[in-house]
Amino acid sequence: MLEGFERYPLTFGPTYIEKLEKLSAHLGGKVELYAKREDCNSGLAYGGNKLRKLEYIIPDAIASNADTLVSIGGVQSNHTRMVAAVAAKIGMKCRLVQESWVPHEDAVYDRVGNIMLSRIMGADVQLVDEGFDIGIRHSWEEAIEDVKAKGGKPYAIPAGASVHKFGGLGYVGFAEEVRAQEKELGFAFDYIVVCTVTGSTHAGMLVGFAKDDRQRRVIGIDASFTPAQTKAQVLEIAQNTAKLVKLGKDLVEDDVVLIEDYAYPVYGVPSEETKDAIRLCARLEGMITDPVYEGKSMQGMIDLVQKGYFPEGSKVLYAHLGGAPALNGYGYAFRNG
Ligand SMILES: Cc1ncc(COP(=O)(O)O)c(CNC2(C(=O)O)CC2)c1O
Repeated sequence: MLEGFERYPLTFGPTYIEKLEKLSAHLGGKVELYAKREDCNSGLAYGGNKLRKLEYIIPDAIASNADTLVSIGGVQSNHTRMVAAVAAKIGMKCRLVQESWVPHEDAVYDRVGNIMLSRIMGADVQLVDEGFDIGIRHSWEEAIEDVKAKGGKPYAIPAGASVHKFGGLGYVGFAEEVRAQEKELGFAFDYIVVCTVTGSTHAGMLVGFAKDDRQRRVIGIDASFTPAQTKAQVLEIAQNTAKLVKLGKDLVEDDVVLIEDYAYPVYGVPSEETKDAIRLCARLEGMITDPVYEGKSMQGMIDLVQKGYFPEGSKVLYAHLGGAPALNGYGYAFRNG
């Protein structure tokens, strides 16, 4: 599906799929849970889903003769940390806008985890006191102009690399990769569970799995707490990406399965149930999920299994998209373990 699109290698190759034996058994053993470890996909600054997206964006950045990658996220954004790592790796400068997307308890929230890593990697990190929104931000547009005003050649990467023209391609490739791995495994997954916020991970999977009519088996767990905006953005990215790869099928709103029940209390703040899911997964599988994203998709998957959402005998593939470094900004939430 991605013939003709240039990829700049930033990852180790196909990510490992492992059976979550103990978690599956703990939840009754009627549904087989697996994890595809996108969190272990690269040597670049702890890896994660954005690197798979950036592999299809960086060739355009290099071709544009840019010298500075400019992007945006919350203070503990995984996306901006990965942009900083890629800029360092390819020899470009990096300007990051980090907005106040999350009400937080830890006094060190803006000095640890992802933002610390971005600073260590040499990014020009600019804190902006603006609230959460997955859309195009004025602060980001201003940063792009500021890089130009200072003689730089900026390359604009929006939040999560999602509404970028090539933002969905990486996860089309994810679906192709899963199909190849299914051949080796000797079975097909019945469902894929993914955390959805700015939307191009989910959207890319949607397009990729639409090739074998499995788009509605991609179960998005909203972590934005702005589900209507997120769902619309997933659909728009999916429709644009489908045209780009010449899918030959129309994607409609019903193709975007987005479950809104686990994003509470607000983006970036874990509920008690999210924290319980993080602990359960860590204590049964040694697999670390984060309080902003994967903890909520893990909470959702666990709850959906317990509610019988997945028919008995289903094979469910959990996409672990990364995010662990942000845990360092949530020490207070786990002060008692
Ligand atoms: C670990 C992890 N898991 C899932 C997601 C959601 O991916 P999408 O934004 O493609 O929907 C993010 C995103 N993170 C954003 C960030 O700024 O880090 C784009 C919001 C993520 O980092």
